[in-house]
Amino acid sequence: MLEKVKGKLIVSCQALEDEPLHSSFIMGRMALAAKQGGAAGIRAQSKEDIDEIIKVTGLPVIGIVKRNYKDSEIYITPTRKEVEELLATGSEMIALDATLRDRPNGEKIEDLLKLIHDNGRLAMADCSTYEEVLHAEKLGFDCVSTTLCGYTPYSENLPGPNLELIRKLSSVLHVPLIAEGKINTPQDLKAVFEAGAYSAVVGGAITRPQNITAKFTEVLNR
Ligand SMILES: CC(=O)N[C@H](C=O)[C@@H](O)[C@H](O)[C@H](O)COP(=O)(O)O
Repeated sequence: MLEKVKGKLIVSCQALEDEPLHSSFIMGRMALAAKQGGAAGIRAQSKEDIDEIIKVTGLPVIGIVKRNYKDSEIYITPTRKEVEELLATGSEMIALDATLRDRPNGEKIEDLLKLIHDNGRLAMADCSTYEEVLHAEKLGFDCVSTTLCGYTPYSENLPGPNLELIRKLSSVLHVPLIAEGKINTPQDLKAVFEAGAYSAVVGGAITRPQNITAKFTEVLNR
């Protein structure tokens, strides 16, 4: 999968229960539209959506399950339960929160990583800072990403992609760096590749029409 997405765009097709497009059928169509637009891979949430997307597009998928637990702030593939759900799909890669925060039930990231690798899948580390990315590389993740930058209380929160972080990381990493989060425009996408990203994930700017609409209506309310 990593060879297939090198220098290319991955589109995140996600709509949670509280979002208007929450539907595996719709996510399958979103993914098909992304494929027709030239996407090389899809990032998707939940077994149902992933099954549909693989059936409709045949593209390689990065699978996640988002779930909230009371005893942890981690919600992207937090525990063994979510990894097992993803192992029951055709996801070639499984992404999980790889921040240094405590996981639910005291589970350990090393155990989840081993479970993913023992089942012949690739693992992607969703991180928020430079230190977390280097830690994930050391643990043995196949690729690392900036997905959570701006989404942990201690990471830098910028309106667009953190190009400085991507530049700094790409000069020291040995594993592929996937830029993800707040890539809002085609110019942002070009900039993350120029900063050294191996591949990039774009979500809301393509697949969350409620957010896209709000960008237009905002200029009217000023
Ligand atoms: C922080 C978090 O939970 N990120 C999620 C991770 O899967 C998704 O909600 C994002 O849409 C995805 O990362 C792509 O980012 P953007 O939508 O900004 O292009």
